[in-house]
Amino acid sequence: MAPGGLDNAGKTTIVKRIMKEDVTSVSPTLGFIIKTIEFMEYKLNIWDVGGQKTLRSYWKNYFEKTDTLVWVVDATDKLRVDDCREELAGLLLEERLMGASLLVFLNKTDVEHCMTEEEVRERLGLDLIKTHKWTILPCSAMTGKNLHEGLEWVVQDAKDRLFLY
Ligand SMILES: Nc1nc2c(ncn2[C@@H]2O[C@H](COP(=O)(O)OP(=O)(O)OP(=O)(O)O)[C@@H](O)[C@H]2O)c(=O)[nH]1
Ligand SMILES: [Mg+2]
Repeated sequence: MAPGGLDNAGKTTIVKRIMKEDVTSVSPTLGFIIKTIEFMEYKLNIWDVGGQKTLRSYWKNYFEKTDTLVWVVDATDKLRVDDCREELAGLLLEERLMGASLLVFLNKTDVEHCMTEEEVRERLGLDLIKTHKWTILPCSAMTGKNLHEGLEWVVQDAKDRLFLY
């Protein structure tokens, strides 16, 4: 799994919450970090990459063995949704992500007045994506909401793949 998403979206916090680590002290990721977790008899390798603009060109180096792209969207960042849409669209053109599935985590939904799932789905143009299997889940790295469900989707998707090939 490789998480992508703009800087400050909450990628590292999500990974830390999944790993049951302390989430009160995160700082911007400057390179990348790999973590492995065991989940439902599966070993998931999670790459956490920095989302700052200068780092985005390196993302494609991490897709060699990516089954699922986890795209983290900041539900409170209304001003950068278009930027977010463009980055995601660019990634989906990457040859190495052709067979990958896409999980969009709409993060920070614990914050009041944040964007709704429908709004983001529409503004990111998710319904137009025909090249990748995708889903969107509103979540919160602060409360842990839906993180487990997201991993379940990833594992189920991996199982479906094994069945197909
Ligand atoms: N309210 C709220 N804040 C969050 C949530 N997830 C992350 N944050 C905060 O958002 C800020 C950025 O989180 P990071 O996890 O560092 O974001 P990132 O996507 O890893 O950022 P880069 O490493 O720069 O790409 C931190 O101050 C987090 O505490 C969430 O679900 N709810
Ligand atoms: Mg980070």
